Amino acid sequence: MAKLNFGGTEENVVTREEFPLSKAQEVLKDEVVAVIGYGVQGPGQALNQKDNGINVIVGQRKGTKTWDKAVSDGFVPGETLFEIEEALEKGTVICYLLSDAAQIALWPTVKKHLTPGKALYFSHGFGITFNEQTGIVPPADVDVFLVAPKGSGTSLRRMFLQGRGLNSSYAIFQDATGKAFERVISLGIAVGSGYLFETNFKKEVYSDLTGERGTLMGCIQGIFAAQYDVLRSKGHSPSEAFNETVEELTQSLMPLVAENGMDWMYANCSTTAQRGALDWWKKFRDATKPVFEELYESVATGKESQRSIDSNSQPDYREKLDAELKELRDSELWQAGKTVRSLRPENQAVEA
Ligand SMILES: NC(=O)C1=CN([C@@H]2O[C@H](COP(=O)(O)OP(=O)(O)OC[C@H]3O[C@@H](n4cnc5c(N)ncnc54)[C@H](O)[C@@H]3O)[C@@H](O)[C@H]2O)C=CC1
Ligand SMILES: CC(=O)[C@](C)(O)C(=O)O
Ligand SMILES: [Mg+2]
Ligand SMILES: [Mg+2]
Repeated sequence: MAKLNFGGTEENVVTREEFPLSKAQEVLKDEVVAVIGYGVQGPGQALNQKDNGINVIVGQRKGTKTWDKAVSDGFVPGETLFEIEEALEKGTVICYLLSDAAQIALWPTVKKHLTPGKALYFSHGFGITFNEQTGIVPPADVDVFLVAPKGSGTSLRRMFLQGRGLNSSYAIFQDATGKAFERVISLGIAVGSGYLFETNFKKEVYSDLTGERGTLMGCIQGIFAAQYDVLRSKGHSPSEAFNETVEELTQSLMPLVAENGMDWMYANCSTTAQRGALDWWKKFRDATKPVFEELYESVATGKESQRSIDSNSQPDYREKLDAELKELRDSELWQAGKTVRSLRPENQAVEA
């Protein structure tokens, strides 16, 4: 394991160089990896493992759309695709990739099949950390660990196909076999991680819930909406407001941040922009920090996990989420965005 300096703090990371795929294949050669659930992470992780030569099967409910998706992705019913319970029985590593809320309902069934020496794998610290809410308490004689890809399962698969790798965190909650470390790292490499950094279940879930509610998803939509509304209220057109709020960010500036950091992006903008951004960023930090404090508190007290469980355990949770997503999609901001996207040269029909 390499120790790397992250801005002055040393942390453990495992890279593909020190733990190559061939080593992961060797460690996992006698394992049957059962991916339970085929939503967003399920396909990404199962397909990457399959392409990496791991013995992977999928457990999914027959007669669902996702069963059909697994078939069209190349999983063969009766060979590599099974009803959930059959997959649980066959698997020596159980990748528990149902939605966090659904994991609660299926837990008694999963537990039944966790015979000594098997491994229970999560991609989130949710179920274990909030076990008073989820009831997920694994038996003592199985390994329990997580590999949490830091991004959508869709990106995990796309980046794998491009020969790249999304980074993941990993954590060991329980090492019953003495082999939890080599098992979890092998799985992390096999699912297509670019590299793995160490955490624990609690830190993974606290940071993940904060990040997705915060800058990654909740906050970013909030600040987009705020700036867009102000520009519109001052008489700017939708296309101007959208371009100046979203399009320029995703198309031009964020790729520069991704490539080489914030100062590099700033340095590639005008000195006028640099002067203004350097003057204003601290004001935005100070304005939002109390909201982030409130958010972290809401995560740490279990309020966020309880809300997620309560709402996503309703029979019509999908329809309700879809209705709220539709509201976003139908907003002027994102409707303007749709037209802006259609105008990107790469989205224009190629002229004869
Ligand atoms: N969506 C993502 O890209 C990421 C997800 N994660 C974590 O990975 C895990 C899986 O998440 P997703 O892939 O988003 O899940 P998901 O919401 O896509 O659901 C996964 C599967 O659960 C099935 N399912 C739902 N309710 C069920 C029930 N009552 N009985 C049986 N099956 C049921 C669905 O049919 C689907 O196949 C979670 O722990 C999540 O926090 C971690 C990183 C990113
Ligand atoms: C994509 C990811 O890592 C998230 C945002 O945490 C999630 O989907 O739960
Ligand atoms: Mg995440
Ligand atoms: Mg998450």
